[in-house]
Amino acid sequence: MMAQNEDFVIGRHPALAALKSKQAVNKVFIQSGLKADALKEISALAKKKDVIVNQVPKAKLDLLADGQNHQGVVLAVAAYEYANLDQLFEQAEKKGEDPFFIILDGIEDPHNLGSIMRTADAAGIHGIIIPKRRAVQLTATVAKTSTGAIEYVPVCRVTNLVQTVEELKKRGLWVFGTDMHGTDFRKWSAKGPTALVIGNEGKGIAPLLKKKCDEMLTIPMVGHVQSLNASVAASLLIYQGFTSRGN
Ligand SMILES: C[S@@+](CC[C@H](N)C(=O)[O-])C[C@H]1O[C@@H](n2cnc3c(N)ncnc32)[C@H](O)[C@@H]1O
Repeated sequence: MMAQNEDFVIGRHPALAALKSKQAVNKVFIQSGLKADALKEISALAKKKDVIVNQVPKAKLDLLADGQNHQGVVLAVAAYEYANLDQLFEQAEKKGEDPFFIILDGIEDPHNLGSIMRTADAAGIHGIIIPKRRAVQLTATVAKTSTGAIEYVPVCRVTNLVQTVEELKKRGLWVFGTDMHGTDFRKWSAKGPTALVIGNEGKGIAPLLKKKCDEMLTIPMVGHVQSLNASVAASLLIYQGFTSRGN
């Protein structure tokens, strides 16, 4: 995976160049109400590449551009390249292991994603799957929090997590969800091809995705708070998986 230095591409020419290149673009922000051929071309290119285009007020662009002349457009670009699903499977194959993937259903905090990547690397997870929308992508803050793990844990981003889970199940994986009403995670064995789903910081796992899970797991809690931080829960669960695989 190749590191890039910036999180934002600012201005019309750089935006066009980035969209025409192989660079992974997370989102396009275009100033609402501004009409220009270059902006139309940027929008069309983005849509062709299945990149989300957001019309935003000028004030938002001013903020993103941090004083630079944005000419009505800023791209949020990935700090790192994304993998595809097959590359995640290859990662497991290379090690001669059954796949063990983490699916993140809408993690929004870059520190949580970075921290989950750090644990995932430590426990030999073969890849992380994130959705393209309503979730933090691979940004510089994620990279920093991952303390280098971003270089080693492939991240695949998909349009529809439910469909991806269906595909994973067809390819032989057992999919385990996590919430407050499941089996005690200490009884969980992650032997065999496995995917573990961690939910959004506020909403947890979306109901439709939950329905697709083969089993739900719970970390018992006896205190007063309702749940653990997503990355803390992920760490405990990943390590139960790690241990149950004979490590
Ligand atoms: C902050 S919690 C979300 C809480 C949300 N209100 C709910 O009811 O699911 C974020 C994610 O961390 C994981 N998590 C947190 N505490 C957990 C626990 N005690 N057992 C299992 N998973 C937990 C789950 O994946 C959850 O979706």
